[in-house]
Amino acid sequence: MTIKTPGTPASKIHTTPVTTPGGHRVKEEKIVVTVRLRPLNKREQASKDHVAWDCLDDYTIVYKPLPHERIVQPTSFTFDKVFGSDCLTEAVYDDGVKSVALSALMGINATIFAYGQTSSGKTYTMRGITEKAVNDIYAHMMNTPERDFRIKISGIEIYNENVRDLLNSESGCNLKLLDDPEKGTMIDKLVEETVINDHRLRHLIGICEAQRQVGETALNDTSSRSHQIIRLTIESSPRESTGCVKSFVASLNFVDLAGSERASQTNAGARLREGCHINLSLMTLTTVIRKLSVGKRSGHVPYRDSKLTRILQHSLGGNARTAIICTLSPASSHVEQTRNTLFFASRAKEVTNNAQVNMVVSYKQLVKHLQKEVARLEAELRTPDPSIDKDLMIQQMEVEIEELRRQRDLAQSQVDQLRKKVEEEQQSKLSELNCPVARKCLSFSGTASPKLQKGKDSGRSNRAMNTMGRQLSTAPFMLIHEIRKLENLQEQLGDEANRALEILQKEVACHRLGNQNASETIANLQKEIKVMRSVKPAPKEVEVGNAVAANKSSNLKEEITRLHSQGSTIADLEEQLENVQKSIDKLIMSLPSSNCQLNNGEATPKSMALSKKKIPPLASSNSVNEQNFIRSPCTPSSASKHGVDLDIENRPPKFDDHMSGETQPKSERDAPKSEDCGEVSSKEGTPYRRSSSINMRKMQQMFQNAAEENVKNIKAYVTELKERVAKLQYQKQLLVCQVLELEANEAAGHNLDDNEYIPDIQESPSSWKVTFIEQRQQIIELWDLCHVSIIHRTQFYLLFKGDPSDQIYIEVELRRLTWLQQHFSEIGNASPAQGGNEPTVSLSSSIRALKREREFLAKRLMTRLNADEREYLYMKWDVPLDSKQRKMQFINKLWKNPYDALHIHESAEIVAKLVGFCEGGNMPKEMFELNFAHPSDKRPWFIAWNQISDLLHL
Ligand SMILES: Nc1ncnc2c1ncn2[C@@H]1O[C@H](COP(=O)(O)OP(=O)(O)OP(=O)(O)O)[C@@H](O)[C@H]1O
Repeated sequence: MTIKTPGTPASKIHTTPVTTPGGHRVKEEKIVVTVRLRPLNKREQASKDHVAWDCLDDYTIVYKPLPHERIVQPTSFTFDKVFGSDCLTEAVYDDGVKSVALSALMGINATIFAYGQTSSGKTYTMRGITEKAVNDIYAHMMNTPERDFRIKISGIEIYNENVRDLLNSESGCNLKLLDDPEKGTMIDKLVEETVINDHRLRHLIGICEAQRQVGETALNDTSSRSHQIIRLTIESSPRESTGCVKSFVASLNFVDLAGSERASQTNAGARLREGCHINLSLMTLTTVIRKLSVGKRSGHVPYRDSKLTRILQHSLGGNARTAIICTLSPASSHVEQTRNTLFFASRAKEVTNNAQVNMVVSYKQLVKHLQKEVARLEAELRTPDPSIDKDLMIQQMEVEIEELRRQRDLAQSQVDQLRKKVEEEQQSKLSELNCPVARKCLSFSGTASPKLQKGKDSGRSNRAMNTMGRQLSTAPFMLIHEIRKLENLQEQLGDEANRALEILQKEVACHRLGNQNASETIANLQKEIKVMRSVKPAPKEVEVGNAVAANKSSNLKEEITRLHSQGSTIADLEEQLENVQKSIDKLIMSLPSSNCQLNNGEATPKSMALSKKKIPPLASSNSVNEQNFIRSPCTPSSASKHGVDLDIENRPPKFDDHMSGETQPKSERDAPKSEDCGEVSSKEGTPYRRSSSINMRKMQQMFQNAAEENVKNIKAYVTELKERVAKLQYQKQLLVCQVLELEANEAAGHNLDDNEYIPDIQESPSSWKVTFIEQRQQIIELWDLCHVSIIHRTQFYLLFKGDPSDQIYIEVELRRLTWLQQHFSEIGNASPAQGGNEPTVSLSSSIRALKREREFLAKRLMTRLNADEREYLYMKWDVPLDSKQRKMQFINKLWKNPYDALHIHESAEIVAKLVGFCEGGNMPKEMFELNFAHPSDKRPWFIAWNQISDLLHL
């Protein structure tokens, strides 16, 4: 990250890394400010004006006073770049704003402003800049065939504080501004047209310019009397084959402001009125810039005082890279205006933005990806393999069918028994409590839960069933396949972690760099890893698609029961990795700094013994994977070992106490002779000797550095493993959703065994919207009833806003909550039995978790909001400013009234800000599953999910 200091030459701007695709990082960066001086125009020449400003060098502009003129004002100004009157727009683009404009291609919002008095050349400059940026954008798209780009354009004009759509003159001339928690300020009914090529884009930009309000002023015959914003939204995603689900989305604004002249310089009448409005919004812009230039904590920033600053809020101190081109008239008659522009520019230099890569790795995309995978597998299943003997296959299938029949009959009789039992229980409970009995919705019986059964005829349930049917017509074998994939991943993680640990142990054991504690730590680590590896291996034959198809529904129960019998393996794995990481931290602490075993450069007996083993320094393994994170300072050849095949990788290390130099790989035998390691004798059977204490010291230092480095690398590696385990955990949850849906289908009597196809009844967009609003309200009410994490509520609320593809998530959330509510009413308010093996979730445990979460959020109030913001919120939410525990009082008011939409919306916005979903007011759609890690690491929602899946016997 580079923070540019005021006046950083623009040449340096290019060296700033534009973005880091693959990482969601916030970059602090000052606004890039450049200045452009135009030549004297005809009017100025005619009135014999003289040039009052001179460009001293590429970064400095100076005032040229008249002879005998007394100057009290500053005469010299420095900027990122200064362009003289002979500079072409091309240079202004290339050296001034290009890097900012092209950030949008990498998912970083970008804005380019032109600011200056009337007739100073704003429109002239912005036209050229926009044209060149469009050229570069399309060139980039052509040169990046591995990504799919989508460009949308909208044109906005702010004229007399009214917002108008330049691409849709019918939408009226005073569009409303709306606050969207995700995207910031939105313009109601603004047309956003997707462009198919650069010609179309240029055409639409032309329309915007033609639509703009232009009038004649005293200084400019065709003066732009409004602010114009041309906004390109650029989305890009990897093409199909990469299997990656990350997309970027960013907006690029080209802003041509109205002139910053004084009212007296414009004509009277309409022009004067325009001037007042223009000045009002530019004054707010100046105030915002002034406030931001003294630091973001300088109190309230009046973005909302004008439509211009409201619309461009992100570009001013928020999530965007911003460049301002200040255009100047060189004429002496405009010295005062020019100086004002330069003061504005100097202020703007001090404003810091926090641009970040807006990466979309969404739940939806992931699901789509999985669905595609399923479709592919399905297709594979349908295409018979000609190499398999058909008769043999038929025979096998007949045997399997017979077996399936047997299992079905057995299952049927169990189901009947179970149903009978449940009905009896229901009867007795009903008579006892006189209240509806909630059944766990994931028993494997054939009956629907009472609530579901009751609502079966209603429109909502039908829709839910249809949706589920659509999603799950292939569910059983798909689930088995997914379970297998999870298990394999889990096993792989265990293996890799184990290998990492082995190396770590060797490092310490071989070089005696660890002390007693370190070896104990290592021993513990290994124990933990062994536990991690004790995952029951998946029967390999299930990988074969046909067999899966044949066994599908009967085996699913077994699979799920087995998955359950592994219990919380993934959660365990995660916890184990947590322990491993803690141990490694401990180990790093225990790494010797001065207590190296080879004291004072003298070889101790231990070190001599070590040398006798002829183990090449720190090259403790010949594993390909291990070499990715283990570096040896003395074996330069290690890098070339990456080509070693996997066979070799899995072999145990060959060195032992009696290993002769002959049996060692040549590169390793030679390694100690390398210059860096000092001269060491390699006579066979003779311990290595130090030839000079200086060399030995050097070597010790090197060993120690490398060992530390290696341990740190392993730590990083374990961190990565943890991330992968988190993803695995997510996939398990996804599976839980799918099982829930499958259950619902079974309960509703959909016979998936017969591959019954449920017609794809697509709701019309408007009816889906109505359903969405209804269902979301139900969800909000259920959240409240079940005391669900407000962080989860916020995230869900902000992510799923009624897009047709949100349907499945809404259904699943509703179903999950319905179950939770039933479960709570079933177990009542009683605390779950402690000490038993059954993990349970109760109303009281949820309330406790929510309380903890509110306490956590109250603490966040101090770090996420400044004093002014807190005060503002306390006042707004009726929390006395001098009351005790006002933070907690305030937090306790959030998400309290499920029936008040505004309250819900504002609560979500505040929680989002506190947990950092919306830096700078913009919440990029991120991977939902990666976000539900609770910031305080308590993860109530996550835990609730685990508990639910455990309760459901998954
Ligand atoms: N760098 C330049 N080189 C040559 N001519 C220029 C330059 N900049 C501006 N001009 C000319 O000056 C005139 C005024 O420029 P322009 O309309 O871009 O000013 P403006 O700042 O947008 O004014 P307004 O705020 O009134 O819209 C135009 O005729 C334009 O061609």
